[in-house]
Amino acid sequence: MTKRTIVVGTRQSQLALKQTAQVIDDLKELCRAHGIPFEFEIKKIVTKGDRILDVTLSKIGGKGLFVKEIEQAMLDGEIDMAVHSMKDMPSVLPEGLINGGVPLRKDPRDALISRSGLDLNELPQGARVGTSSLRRSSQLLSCRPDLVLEPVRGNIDSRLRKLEEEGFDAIILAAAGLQRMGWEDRITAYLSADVCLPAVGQGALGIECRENDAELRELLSLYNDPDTALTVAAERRFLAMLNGGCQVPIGAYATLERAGGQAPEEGGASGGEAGSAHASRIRLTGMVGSPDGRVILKESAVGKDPVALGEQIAELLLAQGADALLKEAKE
Ligand SMILES: NCc1[nH]cc(CCC(=O)O)c1CC(=O)O
Repeated sequence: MTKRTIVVGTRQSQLALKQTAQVIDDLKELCRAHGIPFEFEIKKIVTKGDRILDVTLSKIGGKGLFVKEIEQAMLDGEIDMAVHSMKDMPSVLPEGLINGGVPLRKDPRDALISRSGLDLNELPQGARVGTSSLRRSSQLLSCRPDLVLEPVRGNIDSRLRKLEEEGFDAIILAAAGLQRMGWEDRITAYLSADVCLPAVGQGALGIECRENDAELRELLSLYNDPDTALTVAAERRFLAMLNGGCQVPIGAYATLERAGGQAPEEGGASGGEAGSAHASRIRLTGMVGSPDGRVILKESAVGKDPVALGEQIAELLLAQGADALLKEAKE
């Protein structure tokens, strides 16, 4: 490979900067180990989503607002790659860009940050909980219908501030974001996937680059974690099947189940398939709910092909009434 400076575009939020710095550290390490002569440089980009955080994002174009400017800069050659939270990555990338690698997933769970250190089931009757996520409020209301859910926007640092300033009893944030910031000591309880199924891709990162950047893609493929890529692919196929761009509580979480508990290498490797995914089956759980938490549809199944499995769970839920929930949300 040629000596080259890889320009990494990033949003200016503390979490984006932290994630980008961590990925660059990992990539530098890989470059050293494989004798790849790349250097890295960070370029900060202000996105529309960062400028108008106080507006309901769904009304003005959704999560895509955080990535559009970054993608344009990549297409224009101003930057070479960008690190995204998988859960903020659109299901269809613009022509010419691809997800070049998905590093090892971190904690996928949601976390409760309560002012008094109480767990979810200990919060007082009618406690005020801050979250703008329909998925979180639907599932919380399903087990605690008395809670009062109120929107709280902004980056995780400003949401933590609002816990005090706006007098919430608790807020909910992704554990991964807090852990990446080194703020896991703020977490008072972890919500298991049974209580609150995570957002599609939560805890995972994706690295966007130009499709024709063969050198960089070679490095990113070394960084890719095949197990994470496989499970996240199942979750994302599920979401793509259900998501007509509408606002509905949707969650999904996939894990790998090792066949017979064997180490992947012992699973009768025929040399065809990549990595440890060979002997594994994927378990995918998906949910669709009503915003008030009165309806929670949930299905789980096991399969080998992430795309087929994502479609299977989506179809099971659609047959149970998810189509009506999706339609209501559009009206
Ligand atoms: N919705 C914003 C967002 N996008 C990614 C994370 C961090 C967690 C992750 O990387 O999955 C967060 C914060 C949160 O939901 O608490």
